[in-house]
Amino acid sequence: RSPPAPSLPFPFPRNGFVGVLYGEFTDMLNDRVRYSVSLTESALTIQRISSSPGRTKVVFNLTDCIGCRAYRGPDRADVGAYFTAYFYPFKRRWMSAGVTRQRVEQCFRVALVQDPLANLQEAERWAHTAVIACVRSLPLPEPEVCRPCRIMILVNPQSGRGQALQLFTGHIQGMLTEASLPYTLVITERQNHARELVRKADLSQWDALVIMSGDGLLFEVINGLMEREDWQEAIQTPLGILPGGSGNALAASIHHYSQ
Ligand SMILES: Nc1ncnc2c1ncn2[C@@H]1O[C@H](COP(=O)(O)OP(=O)(O)OP(=O)(O)O)[C@@H](O)[C@H]1O
Repeated sequence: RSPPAPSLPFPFPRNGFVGVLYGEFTDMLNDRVRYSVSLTESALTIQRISSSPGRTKVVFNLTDCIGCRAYRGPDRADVGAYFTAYFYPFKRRWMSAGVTRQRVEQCFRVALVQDPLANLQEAERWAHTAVIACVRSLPLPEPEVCRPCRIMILVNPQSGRGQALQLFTGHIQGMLTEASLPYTLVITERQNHARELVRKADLSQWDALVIMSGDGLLFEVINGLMEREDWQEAIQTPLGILPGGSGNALAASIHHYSQ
């Protein structure tokens, strides 16, 4: 089971005013380092407030942002609250010509007043506005309202060198939490487990099925969907594949053609 549902304003309108926010916050670890932060409908711009000249401005594209959150720190005596945004922009790999998405976490301490609740509300205002702006910045059809996607994730623990589950907990789980995406994890127990499950599943419960495996488990899921009486509708269910097998031929092909 996934972590508790996020405290974000779901469902929220995709249309309507999002606005622009501007604020001055401090570094989460060092109160003497201050930043001016601005949020528009397409970017989060962070500028270090400093008397010395230099390249201190960073612009993050909201299409690279997977989630935001607001929270109080662990120290109850601390009146400040925190606003964190998680980005995965393309960056050059170390000692390599290629680029890859790499995780960047931006965290700010919000301590505008001495009232912890007011600071938390301000941090939440930033997190909520940023999430709405992120969703609206994606090239997706415009539904009336948007809610978190409900995902079933099927992992074959035997895939590849038997490391698919470790890959899931080490790489994917954290990203799902950052993106506040509720999911149900199914660890397949045997051959045809996924096929039978998908054949009988109530698909209205799921917005997407994600398979973390090699090609074999995806093949099973597609067969399960095609064996249903409502196969014409069932096969429209969005499918995702995360490479967890040995060959991962399909995942590699999709990745190649999506570049
Ligand atoms: N718990 C399990 N134990 C044994 N076999 C399983 C289990 N769960 C699923 N399977 C079967 O394992 C088969 C192979 O899995 P999968 O394709 O994911 O990995 P792979 O063969 O290592 O990867 P690739 O296809 O990339 O070479 C699937 O067809 C599925 O039927």
